[in-house]
Parts: sequence; structure tokens; C-alpha cells
Amino acid sequence: MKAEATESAGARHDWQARGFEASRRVPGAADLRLQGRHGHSFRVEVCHPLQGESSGGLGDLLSNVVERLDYQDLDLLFSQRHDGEIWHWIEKQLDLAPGSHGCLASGPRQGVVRDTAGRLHGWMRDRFESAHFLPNVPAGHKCGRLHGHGFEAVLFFPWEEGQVMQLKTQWARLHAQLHGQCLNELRGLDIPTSEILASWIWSRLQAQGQVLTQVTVYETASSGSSFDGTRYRIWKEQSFDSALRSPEGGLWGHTYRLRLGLSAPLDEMMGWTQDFGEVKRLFDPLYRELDHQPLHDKVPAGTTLALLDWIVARTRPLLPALDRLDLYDTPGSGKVWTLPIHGPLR
Ligand SMILES: Nc1nc2c(c(=O)[nH]1)N=C([C@H](O)[C@H](O)COP(=O)(O)OP(=O)(O)OP(=O)(O)O)CN2
Repeated sequence: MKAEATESAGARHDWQARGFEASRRVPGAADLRLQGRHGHSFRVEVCHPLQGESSGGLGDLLSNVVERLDYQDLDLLFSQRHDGEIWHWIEKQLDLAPGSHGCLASGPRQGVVRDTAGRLHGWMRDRFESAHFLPNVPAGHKCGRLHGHGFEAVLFFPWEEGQVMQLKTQWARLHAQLHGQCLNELRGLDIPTSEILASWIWSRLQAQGQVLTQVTVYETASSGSSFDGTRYRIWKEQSFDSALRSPEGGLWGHTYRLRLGLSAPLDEMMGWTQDFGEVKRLFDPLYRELDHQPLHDKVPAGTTLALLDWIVARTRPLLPALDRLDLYDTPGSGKVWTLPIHGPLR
């Protein structure tokens, strides 16, 4: 598949996700449990640059590739059977173009991700339940009150089979410090935003000799931050329910999921780049035009790509720090607009 060159104006991508069920044994795995036969619900996500107005074709291709793995014994198809080898096989079948990125999850807690430069990162994900408050927010801001979250941390590292075991051991020590605590009482977390948490986790794991490529913190199911050692990114997600006329002419509708991604320098006083609440407030006038509305007057072409273009053109002036906008029309398909972004991107 050939790709459209990435420009500073941004590039549009087809995004597709599929799942498959398969069993494997991973000989020589550092986690001894993986050496015995076991099964996974795998999930593959791929984001591929679009050419012009074509809506892609990635979905059918990915379905065909995944079908070859579904309900299979991976021992018969792969020599090493770890996530990195399976991902490399998938990307070879898809013939991914430069600028593509994607992910293989061997369950909800770990996997590999390919970034836009073609580098492979491993990742692991874990949850901690903690209280916090943000001390410097304006009076009346809800996050100034003591409250709590089921936070999730995703740790990315240069992919190497077995590396995740070492990371899990180091992470367990940090998890013990974070879980069941009030974060404001921990040294270095007196302003415990998700940005500061991401950089706190990054620096503590680095101090233990762990090489990381990104730390992502989910503060809630719809918002969070990532830190790659230099830059901060945040996102805020919302869903909206709309009707439109399909390219074939009939009326239909979707529950769309929309993710606004932004990058900005850290405001040291607030501990954040831009308040999630402010992102939502600035986007709200547009949200009202989208939610529980017919969209065919706005988007006569009736495609998700045309709707993405419509939303991006109106969101960029409202949110100048916007560097990515994901628009999913179903849980397994969507379109993405993005400026060039380095790193794992999840
Ligand atoms: N850039 C940041 N902004 C905010 C942070 C943060 O860590 N970084 N934290 C908060 C609050 O702690 C808050 O609990 C989470 O914010 P928000 O996403 O607005 O919360 P909700 O999920 O409750 O928002 P909805 O209105 O339901 O979408 C605030 N900002």
C-alpha cells in the first residue's frame, strides 16, 4: 500500500481494529507461564495514511490477515511466537507504508506498538486506585476538591523479548507507592496531574536503569497524558450520536467516538499543559452541532472521512495545540487526522 506524504498541514489515515483468538507456547520466555500452552484474545490496530479521497480498503485487508490467525495454534505458524514476531508478520502481510502505525495487544495488559518511524515498542499496562486534588486550580474547579481515580499507567520501552519481565518487577515497587494512597502526600507529586504523574513514573523508572520510550497515564476513561522524556501530550475523548445520509443514499447513524489530542508545554504552576475541562469547554459549541443531530447538510458526502475533515477544519481554530483528531464510527473502524507525531502514540 502506498502512502500520501505527511505534511505540516496534517495527514489523514484509515484506522482499523480486529481481534482474533489463538493459542501458543513461547519457548524460552522469561515469564515461565508463557512456556506452557495458553490462549489469548489478541487485538490488532492499524492506522494507515490515506491517498487523496480514497476511503482506504485497509479494513478488508486486515480482516483477511487476521482470519488466517483466528482460532489457530500459533506454534504451527511462527518459530518464536512472541508478540514482536506476530506483529512483524502482520505488518508484512499488510505491506504498511511509511507513516503507518499500529499495535498488537496480547490481552488488555501488554503488547507491542509500531510508531510512525517504524520502530517497535513493547508496552505494559496496569491500574492503581488513588486519591488526589490539584492545589493550584481556580476556586470552584472540581479538581481542587479531594477526589480519586482508577488511574491506568501504560509503560513503553524499546521492544525486546523478555524485557517486560524486568519492567514488571520495577513497576511493582512504584505501584506499591501509588496504589491506595493520596498522591499529594508522595514526594514530587504535590501537584499530581496526569502530566506530572507520567513524568514522575518516567524519572523513577529511569533512575532504576529502565530505558523507556513513553509513559502514558489514563486519569479517567476519557482523558489522560503521555510523556516521552521531553514532550507532553494530552487527550480528551467524547462520544456523540448522529444521523447522516450514507454514500448509497439511505439514512443511517452512528455512536461516534472522538478523541482530541494536543501537545503543549507544561504550565509549571498548574502542572498541566491545558486543562481537560477547558478542552471540553472550548470544543462544546462544535459538540452541540454534532450530538443528536442530522449531519447530512454539513457533510453531504456522508462518509466518516468527510465528517473528519469538517470537524478538523472547525476544531483547529478553537484548539491551536491540536495535533491529532481520531474519529471512530464503530469500535473497529475510524479515520484519523494527525500532524507528524513521534513516539508510540497510544
Ligand atoms: N491537563 C490536565 N487537565 C486536568 C487534569 C490533569 O491531570 N491534566 N486533571 C483534572 C482532574 O483531576 C479531573 O478529575 C479529570 O478531569 P476531566 O477529564 O475533566 O474529568 P471528567 O472525566 O469528570 O470529565 P467529563 O466532564 O466527565 O468529561 C482536570 N484537568
